[in-house]
Amino acid sequence: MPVSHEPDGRLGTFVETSVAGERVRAFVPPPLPPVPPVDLSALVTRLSAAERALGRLDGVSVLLPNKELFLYMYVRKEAVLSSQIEGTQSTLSDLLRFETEAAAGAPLDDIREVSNYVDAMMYGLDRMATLPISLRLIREMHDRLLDSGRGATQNPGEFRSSQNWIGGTRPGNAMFVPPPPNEVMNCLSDWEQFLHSETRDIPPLIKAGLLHVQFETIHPFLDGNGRLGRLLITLFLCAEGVLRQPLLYLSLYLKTHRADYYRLLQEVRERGAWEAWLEFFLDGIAETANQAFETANRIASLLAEDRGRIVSDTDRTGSVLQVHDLMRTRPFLTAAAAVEHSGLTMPTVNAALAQLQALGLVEEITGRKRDRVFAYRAYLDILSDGVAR
Ligand SMILES: Nc1ncnc2c1ncn2[C@@H]1O[C@H](COP(=O)(O)OP(=O)(O)OP(=O)(O)O)[C@@H](O)[C@H]1O
Repeated sequence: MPVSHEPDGRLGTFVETSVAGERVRAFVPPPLPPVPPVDLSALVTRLSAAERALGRLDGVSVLLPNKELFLYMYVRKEAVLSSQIEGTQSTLSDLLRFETEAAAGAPLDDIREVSNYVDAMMYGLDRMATLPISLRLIREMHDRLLDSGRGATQNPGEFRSSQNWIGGTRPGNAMFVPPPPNEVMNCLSDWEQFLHSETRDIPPLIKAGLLHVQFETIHPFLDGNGRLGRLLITLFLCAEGVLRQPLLYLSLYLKTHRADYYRLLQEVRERGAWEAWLEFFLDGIAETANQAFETANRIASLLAEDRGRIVSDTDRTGSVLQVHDLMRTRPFLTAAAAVEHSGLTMPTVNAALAQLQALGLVEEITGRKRDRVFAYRAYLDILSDGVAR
């Protein structure tokens, strides 16, 4: 029988269960919203800072000359950062080179994992047009996330039917034991009900923070709970209309402050410290949105400046601009790919790449005579800010 942990209802209950031959106490969280409700008064200043930063970011995203481009790069950056939280080695450059089929150096499984994250995110964003965020959508996204690479054997797309644990070398010394399998669906139904409930008194940013901590506590999958949970934050903010474009790299903040991230999740369970978690979460949103705003501006200026130089300093400007445009979504480019995607001939592409090289805008990175790969370095540098290159 579940034992009540604390009388105030902000804390969950423990259930004795056995896993891998050991007795453990699995934790069942209280349904959301916590009772009594979170004290929002202490969060007002942080909440408005986060809202302001998001508003600014959303404003710039609307003004960006090429929103698709920014979205394309955003999703990739977030994918790399989120995957790096647990030590996946691949970098943004590895992913981009992998996608342009330009011989990547990192372990293939790692790149696949990041590439799956991109697929899951794009799938979720598209699917949201017809299917609201729901347990079904979450399973579909999970299926893509664990399609191959780390976790591919861990039941992609299926909620778990066995006990898992977090931290420690075995269940007996785990840092945290999530709900037993027979409680998972109950917890998830509560979670989904809260997700869809009209909660006018709970601002969407607070709701996103509550949903995230609760999702991680339920830990409904055998693997990929962190990545999927982080994906859902952005998706939820888009669904709520807080963001028009999913341009928030929250994983950078969570990666930089990983120890605090885990500790605060844990303290919600152990002490009902919901407010401390929400403070951390809101600070992360503000900081990340401010950074994304700066990045958007830096990218817009760089692209405009480089276009200006191409227009004033090159012959056959039209084809050089075309190749430059291509490099906005393919900062690693081969001549063959440029031909394929621009419709220009090979001699024209080679001439354009030579002019871009002469201007110092791109550099050839293989040193080879054939199958050369060109990198748009200044652009990659801005994109890679905060991500291992
Ligand atoms: N003490 C903790 N209590 C609750 N949740 C935690 C705790 N420590 C970590 N987590 C959450 O669990 C996630 C890890 O779970 P899991 O291994 O299933 O996810 P993953 O996506 O495969 O890995 P990762 O998030 O580390 O990349 C962390 O990212 C974090 O969100």
